[in-house]
Amino acid sequence: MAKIKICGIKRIEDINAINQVLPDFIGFVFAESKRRISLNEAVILKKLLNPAVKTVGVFVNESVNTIIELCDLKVIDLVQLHGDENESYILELKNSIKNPIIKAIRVRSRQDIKAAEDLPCDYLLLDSYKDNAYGGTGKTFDWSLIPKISERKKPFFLAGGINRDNLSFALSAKPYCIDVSSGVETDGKKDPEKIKEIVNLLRKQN
Ligand SMILES: O=C(O)c1ccccc1N[C@@H]1O[C@H](COP(=O)(O)O)[C@@H](O)[C@H]1O
Repeated sequence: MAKIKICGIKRIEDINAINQVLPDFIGFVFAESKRRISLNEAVILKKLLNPAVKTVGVFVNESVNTIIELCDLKVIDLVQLHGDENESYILELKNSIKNPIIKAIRVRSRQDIKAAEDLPCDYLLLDSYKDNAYGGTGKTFDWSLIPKISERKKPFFLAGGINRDNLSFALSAKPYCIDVSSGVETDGKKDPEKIKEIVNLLRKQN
């Protein structure tokens, strides 16, 4: 059964909506973004969150020491690297923390996925490519580029423009986890009804 992550959680209202439906993961964005939150905000939100929900810290080309600090403070359970982090960066981080590492790839070709499969991370995250944006674009990519289960070396999160209307198609790619951000927003803010709807839809279709 595919898991679900709701990314870009910023406000106490968002946490209240999350606690009602308990997705598997939520994402706190610590990168440059309209969804960025500070460490202090993340600490407050984490305290209010039902502990059944794991937190993922989303970073873009962040210093390894900052990520280690957030892991030590137990603000985040998993680390999502959404920038240009290379193999030696990931290895250095892996040797310093126990938290699982997700490496995001912005997919333009099958080769982009192949080239990432042997990176020393626990999961890949397949997202759309857009010039001048690392993530949170609300844009889908060509899901026919995703390798069949028998050809995969790692479980992957599927991201990029997923919403209630394309969820069923996204699930047919058999991801480990569906990752949603823009698709559960209205006027740039997380929408509690859309969060409830997509989590419930995923559970029905799985
Ligand atoms: O959400 C952001 O603003 C963001 C900024 C920088 C890097 C990653 C970001 N979010 C990640 O983008 C994908 C797809 O989001 P969407 O559903 O297309 O809006 C998701 O993995 C978020 O974690």
